[in-house]
Amino acid sequence: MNTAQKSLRDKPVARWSALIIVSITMFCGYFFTDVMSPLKPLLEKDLGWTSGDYGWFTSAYGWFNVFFFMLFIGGIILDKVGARITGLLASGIMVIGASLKYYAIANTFPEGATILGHSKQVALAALGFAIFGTGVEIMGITVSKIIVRWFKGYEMALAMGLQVAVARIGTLLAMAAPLRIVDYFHGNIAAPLAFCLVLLIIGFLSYFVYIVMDKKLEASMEKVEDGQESDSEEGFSFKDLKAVFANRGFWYIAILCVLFYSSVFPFLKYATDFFINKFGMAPERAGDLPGLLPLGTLFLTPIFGGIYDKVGKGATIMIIGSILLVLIHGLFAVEGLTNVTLAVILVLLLGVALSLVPSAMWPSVAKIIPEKQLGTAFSMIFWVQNWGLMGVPLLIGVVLEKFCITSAPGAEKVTYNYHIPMLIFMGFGVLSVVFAFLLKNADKKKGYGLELPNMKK
Ligand SMILES: N[C@@H](Cc1c[nH]cn1)C(=O)NCC(=O)O
Repeated sequence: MNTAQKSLRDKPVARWSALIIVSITMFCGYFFTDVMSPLKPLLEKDLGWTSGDYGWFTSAYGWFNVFFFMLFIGGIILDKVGARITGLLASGIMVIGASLKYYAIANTFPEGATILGHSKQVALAALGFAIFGTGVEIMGITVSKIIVRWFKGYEMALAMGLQVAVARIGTLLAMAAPLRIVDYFHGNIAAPLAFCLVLLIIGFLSYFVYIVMDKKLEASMEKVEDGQESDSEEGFSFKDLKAVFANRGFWYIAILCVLFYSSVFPFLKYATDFFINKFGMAPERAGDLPGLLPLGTLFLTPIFGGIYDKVGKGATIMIIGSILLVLIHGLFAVEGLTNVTLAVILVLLLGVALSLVPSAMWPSVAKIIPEKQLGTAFSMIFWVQNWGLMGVPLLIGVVLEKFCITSAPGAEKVTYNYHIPMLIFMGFGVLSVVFAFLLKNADKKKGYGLELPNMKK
């Protein structure tokens, strides 16, 4: 290809710059997604929330995605109007939702004021989180499409892996920073939200830089001969939806996805409280432990992805990751095992599981589903996944409140026995193993090639 035919995406500096910008927006999104998790004990102590309130609020992340089909709608909008407007809309929605959540936590409301059976504060915070959840999930699909646009034919898998890694630094910070920020601001529980809101606004503004780059990319692509480099991906169609629904391998991988993530991300929502209650950790340090989980995945996800690329064994990798989940949550569930070193080892192993399964799962989707149906398939997998991200935190909150309180009624500090919630997480692990085996079996029958390397020799 001569210089005259090159488009902007052929320049490494340009495509990596685009990746950095959109990764910043996703980093801020992941940070805000989990920023309240280490604050659960404080929400109960200072604001009078119950575990049921917390579970209900946390489940709000998936409300609109699940019930209003926002992931499909976001996918259709993305295909119709493109990544520039969709990304701007999505990051704007993130800022609006986060602002409402901040307003709810930063203010006090008249006692007895309730909405849908929850205090006005909990209800408004939940509504804010539901709006935010719509924005961040649509942003996730948009960023995937942006990466394909800039990196197709180049380092696409690496770029996707690095984007997830940067986003997960956001999760890490969300575990480690909030209690320190609260301390720094003399016990102000809304301070971490304000900090994160500022980051989201920076993420929103930085997206304008991406828009400028995208316009330049488009102009440069128009100049390329024969329109070879134009975006030739197909949009959403109901025919594709039917074809994806009829694919048994799709259902196995979608169900594995919801089961697997149901025992990881919802666990993170309760992890700080769990380590305080079961392992007797000091509240101000308890968030550091779950912070180790995303830390390990930063390095391991690309390594396991590389192994899948070169050696194959994708279905086996998903089976191993799922078995690890069962062992980890099973050991967490054992009463009397309260050694902090053991907790550290188990969290690190959970990081290994969270690297193994996604590194094999996402590339495997592309082996099961034809390329023209991939966009539809991804938005449907995220939709199925959101049922778990919505339902499981709610389930755990209700179970904690109904069956697990160990403190005397009216005690200043409510304490919990996490045995049943950990058994529930283990149950999801067991079901993940079953579906990982079903997937491997289907692969043998249908020849998806999940056990084969991704790279051609
Ligand atoms: N759809 C996201 C969900 C999520 C929850 N918290 C952060 N992200 C997702 O599946 N991300 C993939 C991942 O492995 O991080």
